[in-house]
Amino acid sequence: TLLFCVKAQYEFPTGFEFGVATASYQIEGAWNDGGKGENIWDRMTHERPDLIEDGSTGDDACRSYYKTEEDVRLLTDLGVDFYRFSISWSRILPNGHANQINQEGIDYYNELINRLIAAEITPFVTMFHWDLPQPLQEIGGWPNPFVADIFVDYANILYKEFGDRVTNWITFNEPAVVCEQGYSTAGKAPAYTQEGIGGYLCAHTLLIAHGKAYRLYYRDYFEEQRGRVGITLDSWMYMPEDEESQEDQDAAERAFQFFLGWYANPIFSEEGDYPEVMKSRIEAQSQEEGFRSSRLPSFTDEEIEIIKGSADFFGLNHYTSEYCTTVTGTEDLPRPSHSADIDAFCYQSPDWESSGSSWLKVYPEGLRKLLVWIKQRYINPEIMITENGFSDRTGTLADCRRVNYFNSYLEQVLLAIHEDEVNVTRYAAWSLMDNFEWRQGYTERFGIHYVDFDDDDKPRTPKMSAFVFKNIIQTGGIDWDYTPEAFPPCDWDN
Ligand SMILES: O=S(=O)(O)CCCN1CCN(CCO[C@@H]2O[C@H](CO)[C@@H](O)[C@H](O)[C@H]2O)CC1
Repeated sequence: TLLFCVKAQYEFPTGFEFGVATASYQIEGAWNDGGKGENIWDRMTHERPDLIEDGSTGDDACRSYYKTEEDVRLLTDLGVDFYRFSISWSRILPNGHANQINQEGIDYYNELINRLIAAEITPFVTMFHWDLPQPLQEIGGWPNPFVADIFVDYANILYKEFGDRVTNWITFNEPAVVCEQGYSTAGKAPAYTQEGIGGYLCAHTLLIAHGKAYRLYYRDYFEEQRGRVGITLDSWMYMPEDEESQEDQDAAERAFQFFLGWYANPIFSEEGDYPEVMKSRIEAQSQEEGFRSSRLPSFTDEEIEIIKGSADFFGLNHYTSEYCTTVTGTEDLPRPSHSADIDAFCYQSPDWESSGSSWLKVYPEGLRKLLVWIKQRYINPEIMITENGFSDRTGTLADCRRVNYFNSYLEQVLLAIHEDEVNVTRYAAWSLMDNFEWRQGYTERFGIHYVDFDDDDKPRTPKMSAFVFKNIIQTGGIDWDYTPEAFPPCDWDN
């Protein structure tokens, strides 16, 4: 008899949880309603529309501030276990400081949280997803070390107001993007270009803020609330261009340490502190550039201890990967700069499928490799994939390419769980709906629900990927033959 060896169809373990993710500035709108203060994205999009691809703002976005009932219904229809959303600091503390609490802001998030709990959906709350109150930027923003304690005061308010129902906290979303793109390369608000300096100062404050917010929770709230506090780091998979080349392996390792290790080493490694390669390279580069001391600030022993072990889970945002090799001479890299400090040339294979985003190429194996790297490098932390998704610019409802992306990346998660024994416990798709994609405005769509931004009511319509994601949640497995009703089957062979 002809034996059909069907590839073992792995399933997600019982208890594995699925969710979707959003962020306050990207979906809420109501930028100056309900007592909310101004934040750096309001300011930048109003003052520098030239920095946004379609000149748009998040003033209205998806109007989720007015649509909690409708949005929670979308979540219920999907059958998600959790919903990851972020709180707008400026909606809670309009001037950024805890001396003025905006009760309307508290009420809005209470309504959202209460609706989620009534729908048996676990709220996963990100405290900071890039929307820093403008008054705090006016005292320097994250490069100002005093902002750490101001953040801890904000975290304290959140624990106090919502901690009886919210037991899963994420302090920061993607600190590397906040700092490197916010204060060094102008990729994000407040769009400063202090290359090789601003990013490192931002990260230093942010890591201390994170560590202190974690310690505060365990000192004043854990006894009563029994929740967990983590952080979300974004990482690409960095691979040596030539597996056999020591030079390329070193280049990929430097990329990992300067992007992911920058934050993961202080928090998740045995030794804590910045990675050795960062400290030594930035010290040497700074000397060469004539600085009196290293551009990388150093932690005190006490700060190293506050930050080490300051996360109960490893939140991971992953979208894509790169090959790395050495830079042929760093003379053409800006000095000083994070990229010159890394001294690696990383690029994406032209063979990988493109998306609606210039930086997002499809390489599903990268996710499995990255999960294994994290497991081996850090103390096998519990990993929650807090974002993973695909963009297009067409807005098609029959989004087969997004379905392909989710199926392919989730297959890699199954392999990491079942074959590499990586401790992955959750997966959130980015995003519940099309939304304001930062400097790309509304030109890039990541949603599993389509949003018609030309309609004042911003109506949501489920795409094929919403139905496919619902099916994955219900069945606990990947089914390439599943075609939701009213959609034509996807042509997987071309
Ligand atoms: O300098 S530019 O702006 O010309 C191009 C840089 C583009 N960045 C690359 C890193 N990416 C990290 C993922 O960012 C995450 O993924 C989602 C999709 O991007 C975002 O919507 C989420 O808010 C964010 O958490 C954010 C976009």
